[in-house]
Amino acid sequence: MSVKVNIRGQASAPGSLAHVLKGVKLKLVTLSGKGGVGKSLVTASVALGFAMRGYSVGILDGDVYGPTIPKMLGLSDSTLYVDQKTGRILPAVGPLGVKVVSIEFALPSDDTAVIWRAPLVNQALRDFIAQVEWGQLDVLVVDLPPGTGDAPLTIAQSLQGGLDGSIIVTIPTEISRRIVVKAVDFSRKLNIRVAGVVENMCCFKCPGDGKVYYIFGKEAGKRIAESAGVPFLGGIPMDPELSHYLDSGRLHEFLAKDTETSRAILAVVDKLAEMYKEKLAQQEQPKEEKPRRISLLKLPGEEEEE
Ligand SMILES: Nc1ncnc2c1ncn2[C@@H]1O[C@H](COP(=O)(O)OP(=O)(O)OP(=O)(O)O)[C@@H](O)[C@H]1O
Repeated sequence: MSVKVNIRGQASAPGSLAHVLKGVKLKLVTLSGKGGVGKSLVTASVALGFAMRGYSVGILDGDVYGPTIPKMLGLSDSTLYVDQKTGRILPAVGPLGVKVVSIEFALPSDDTAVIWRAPLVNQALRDFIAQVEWGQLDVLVVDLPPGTGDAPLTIAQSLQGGLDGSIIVTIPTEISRRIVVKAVDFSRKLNIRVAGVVENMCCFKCPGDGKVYYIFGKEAGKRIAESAGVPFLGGIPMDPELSHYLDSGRLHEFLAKDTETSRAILAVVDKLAEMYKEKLAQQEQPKEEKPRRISLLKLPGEEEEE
């Protein structure tokens, strides 16, 4: 049995985050030095790509100020529920069985703006993440708010120690070079290994003549990654068809089609799978100890023991 959950109404459960994520073999985070470069697209695509390869996958949409993952996965109308027996939040389940937790599920409408200051975000996210029942997962992909400021920092710190790699998303402009260097620095300061750079909108495939145009120059993303001293994971074309599938919440259907763009996206996933093959091959962790029961009628700190 389960009841609907409201994030802000959750009792605080300061259980260790590392413990909650114990059943997850590979924890990746996507970041971008600036907004609107396609970070959420990469998060959702990497998650779906791993799921297409047969892995069990979850997404934590930590982009509290602009959660877009549910829309891309056709989950805009989903809600989170709490398992009444365990008191834990159950993720929504999207295409290919991908488990999704997003702050959007707890907002009253799609157009509600989240105006939270960093300490509140930090507290809410910690409480939230600590109470999610992810179960055993091969891969968890965390989407951070854009930039390298307070918001992504507080969220990344909440997960610190538990993240295995960062995927830095950029567009291939000259200005982005410096932004990528900042994102690499951000990742290293948090002791998160940089898995590599994904160059979104590397080129434009014209639907009219089918030709590929390198608007910002060929291999710009690769050069950006090289100058930052990190691996290059691949480039994703700017593709109007992809945009159409994203807007209608059918990214999984787009990835299942054999197109240049879907192949480019899945090539990024395959590089990550190769990079982290040992982690992915790990044996499943033993089941977690019994969770505490949290009564929704109790105040924080008044939890009942099982
Ligand atoms: N390669 C692409 N081809 C076509 N459309 C794209 C592509 N990449 C991103 N888009 C579109 O651009 C918009 C922004 O993408 P997305 O939400 O992934 O960016 P973001 O970096 O996560 O943004 P924010 O920083 O605001 O969270 C979306 O509407 C998406 O559909």
